[in-house]
Amino acid sequence: MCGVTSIEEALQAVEAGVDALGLVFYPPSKRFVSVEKASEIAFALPPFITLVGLFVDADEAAIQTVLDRVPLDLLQFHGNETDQECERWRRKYIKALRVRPGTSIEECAAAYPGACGLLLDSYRKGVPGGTGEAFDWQLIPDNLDKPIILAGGLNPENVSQAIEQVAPYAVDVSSGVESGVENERGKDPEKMKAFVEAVKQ
Ligand SMILES: O=C(O)c1ccccc1N[C@@H]1O[C@H](COP(=O)(O)O)[C@@H](O)[C@H]1O
Repeated sequence: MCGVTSIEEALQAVEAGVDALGLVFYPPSKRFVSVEKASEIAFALPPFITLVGLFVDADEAAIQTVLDRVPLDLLQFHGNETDQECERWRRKYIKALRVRPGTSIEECAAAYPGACGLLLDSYRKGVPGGTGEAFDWQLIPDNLDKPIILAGGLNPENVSQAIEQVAPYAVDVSSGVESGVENERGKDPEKMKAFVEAVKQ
């Protein structure tokens, strides 16, 4: 579950049964967390919850500051970073590939030999992610040699069908477990529970 912005949301997600939590270090996102807030959230978590840090074409100094202060288990690169740029941190990383008709997922995947998994998300021009939009899952080839994390527009209603159709290693959600309007939008405990239940079923 990606984009928690407070200890309260993080613990509600843990209570719902997530395996991993994502912190967004992309300043334009409404889910952006400061290094201080991220550190507070990280140290409030119980053991065995994988903590993921999401970056979008971040500069090296910004990534280094986060790594110095926040105990991340996994890095998620969601921009145009190269494999070399993702690998330089000597941490396990997953690479987001944004899919649209005509995308060769195999070719994009081949450019990231160092990734421990590939996160497949929807493409929307000018927006790197967190769009709440699904893509055509039929575009996903069944011969990819890395674990696939399916993302993009998942919610408690469609995630069962997504799992049945794609059989991914994991699913990732942000918008689909939120409620509220504009500035007051945030993670909804009931939607988080419904999502995890649907996944487990
Ligand atoms: O969540 C964000 O704000 C975000 C910002 C920039 C890049 C990625 C972001 N989130 C990731 O986007 C996908 C899909 O999210 P959604 O469920 O469709 O809202 C997911 O991997 C998030 O981790």
